[in-house]
Amino acid sequence: MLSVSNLKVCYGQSEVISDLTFNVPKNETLAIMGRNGMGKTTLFKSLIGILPSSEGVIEIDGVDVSTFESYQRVENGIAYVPQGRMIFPNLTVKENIETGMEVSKLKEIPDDIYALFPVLREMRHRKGGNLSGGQQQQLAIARALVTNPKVLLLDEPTEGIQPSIIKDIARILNEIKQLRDITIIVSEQVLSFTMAIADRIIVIDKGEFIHEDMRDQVDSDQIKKYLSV
Ligand SMILES: Nc1ncnc2c1ncn2[C@@H]1O[C@H](COP(=O)(O)OP(=O)(O)OP(=O)(O)O)[C@@H](O)[C@H]1O
Repeated sequence: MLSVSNLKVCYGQSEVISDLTFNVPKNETLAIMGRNGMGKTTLFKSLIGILPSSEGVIEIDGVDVSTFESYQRVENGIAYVPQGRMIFPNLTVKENIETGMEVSKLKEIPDDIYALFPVLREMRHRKGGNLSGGQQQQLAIARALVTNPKVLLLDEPTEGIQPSIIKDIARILNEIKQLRDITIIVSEQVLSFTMAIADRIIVIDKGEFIHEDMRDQVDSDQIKKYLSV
């Protein structure tokens, strides 16, 4: 579903991702884990097209989107839940979700969105900025989902969120996977969360993938070591 070959991403002269190649099939949840500054956000921003890549090919469902603007990539089926959520604090919950709907041409927020996130229905007339961190995270996921993505990217969705709500986010992501034909890619530092959702875990270090495990064979001690060095 998502295929990335020889991706290179730089900030000026500084090369953060040098030559990354990976595939994520349909219906897989992939977790990309790494410490701060290892390139997770840079990778996600380049996939969604906020950051230009210097080299490489990004394909969504066989379509080469490497030269596309972000909105065209979204139209082609990739959606992004950014780190820090970045919801619109002065828009209501409903209006926040509606900002994602232009792409999918939906007229009304579908019931399945409110079924996944009942709290968003309750709070639909509240300003996004008045929601808790966990509720804002749900809102950011809902806003991404109404674009009907084939590939959903979530950058550190547990950051700043309390443990009980982290469990809710894991449950919701697993439900989304059950309900839709979707590929989910999440960047994370919390292993217990990725163990609850991921089929495959990859460790990124200085822009390179240095370790990979299927969930059934995860070497948690090794991964914890990579995350704590
Ligand atoms: N705008 C920028 N200009 C220059 N260098 C940057 C910029 N943004 C990030 N970097 C550098 O790129 C590298 C990767 O950063 P990135 O934010 O992608 O890491 P990360 O794994 O997402 O970490 P975090 O969890 O802290 O967001 C770091 O060395 C960082 O200093």
